Amino acid sequence: MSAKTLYDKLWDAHIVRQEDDGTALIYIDRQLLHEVTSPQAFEGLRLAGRKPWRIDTNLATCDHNVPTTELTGGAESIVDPVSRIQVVTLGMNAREFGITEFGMGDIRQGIVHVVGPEEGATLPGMTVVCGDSHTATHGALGALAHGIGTSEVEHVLATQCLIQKKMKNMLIKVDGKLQPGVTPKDVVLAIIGKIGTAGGNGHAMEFGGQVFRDMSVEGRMTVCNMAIEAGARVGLVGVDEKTVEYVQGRPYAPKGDDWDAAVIAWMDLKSDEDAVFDKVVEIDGSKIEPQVSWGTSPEMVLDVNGKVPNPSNEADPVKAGGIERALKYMGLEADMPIKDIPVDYVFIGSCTNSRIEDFRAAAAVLKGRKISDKVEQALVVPGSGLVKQQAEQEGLDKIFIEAGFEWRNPGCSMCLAMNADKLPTGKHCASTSNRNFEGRQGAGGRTHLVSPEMAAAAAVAGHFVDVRDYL
Ligand SMILES: CC(C)[C@H](C(=O)O)[C@@H](O)C(=O)O
Ligand code: SF4
Repeated sequence: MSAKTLYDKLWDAHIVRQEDDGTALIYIDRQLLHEVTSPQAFEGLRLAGRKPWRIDTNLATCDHNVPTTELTGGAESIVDPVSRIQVVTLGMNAREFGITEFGMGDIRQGIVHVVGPEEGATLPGMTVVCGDSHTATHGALGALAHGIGTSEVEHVLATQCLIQKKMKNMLIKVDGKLQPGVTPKDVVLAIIGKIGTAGGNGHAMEFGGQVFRDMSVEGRMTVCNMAIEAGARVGLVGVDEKTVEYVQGRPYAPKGDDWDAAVIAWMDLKSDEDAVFDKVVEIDGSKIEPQVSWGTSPEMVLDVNGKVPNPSNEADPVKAGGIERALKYMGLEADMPIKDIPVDYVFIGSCTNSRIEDFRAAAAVLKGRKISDKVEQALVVPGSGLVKQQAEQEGLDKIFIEAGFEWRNPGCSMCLAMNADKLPTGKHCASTSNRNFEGRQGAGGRTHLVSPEMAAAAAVAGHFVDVRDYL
């Protein structure tokens, strides 16, 4: 038997049928649903008179359109009509088709990519899909997980299968030991800075090496979450004891004898020693510095102690033009130190960085400190009601509030401007989210992607700083 990568193993285990041209039908174990990409899928089922093939493999939660401030009247009282219709419709569809939904007010409600692993709904070895590009997150558990389009959401609902072509195998190997203050977010930003947003195109991207072995499962989620920003639809980390420990006891995880059998099967979910990858990128983890994105693409990222690029130093005219445009949109001068960029807004949240470890890390920086007068608004938005509850039990909410942050309810919030939380035109935001495209957090808003620790330190200083000076 020839050596296999983790991706090969997951793929082979789910093939229902494969055509000679490589087109394959693969079986889907879990579909996660949210309000933005599911309405037409349910409508399609309804029009065709179909029912979901295996109802209990689906799990729904609302996240993109939910308000993050207290709302007593539930979904029906959401002010924005589009958001209201989306959230209300998800609830109606879930009820009609018998699918479990964590609606507003349910403690389990939250960002779909936080909720799936938290509930044990995402398990090692599964195929996981969702009408959302950041489904790559779930690969942190050794699951084959990727985003799909709305017509595919309908297809999976109806048939439990998906038509796919196999991707190539890519390995990102980061060895060494991270410096204190350097986080999983910095690792993934540094990877994207190196390979670019097209670096992983057409590949399933496995993260291997000492850095990921040492990393917590939540940290691995942060990394896999941004595989899509590196061009790969799939991010993966092999299963180890940490994965098993993370999953154990979660509501949807197997129990009793099933658990024991599952653990034995899961321990094989790693790439074989001699597995061959189509592409390998090696990075020295000990050299990674805290990162800040300066431009309008996640690959426009630099060490915090760096200087904003100068288009005149770029030989390639296309790249120089790109830098120039980004500088203009971001309101930055060429060659200015990253640390001189002002911070007007701070957003700690999103499916990249809204888990309990993220909040503990940010709170550790903020404890006993206050945010700068220059910061107009600072938000902390938990990834789920359960994260919120846990953080409150640990007293983290008080640390944030005392520092001057607003402590919100779970949702996608200011990660993207699909709800009431928006970044105003021209304002710079230190954001723990994953995308810094033009207008992403609000029309004309200027996003800088950072780790939770770096966001917290920037909030205190009123401009970007090296978090290592704040530890
Ligand atoms: C709205 C949704 C389809 C979208 C995605 O696919 O990722 C969103 O979650 C995002 O982060 O841009
Ligand atoms: S938090 Fe942001 S990136 Fe994640 S699913 Fe929501 S909108 Fe997409």
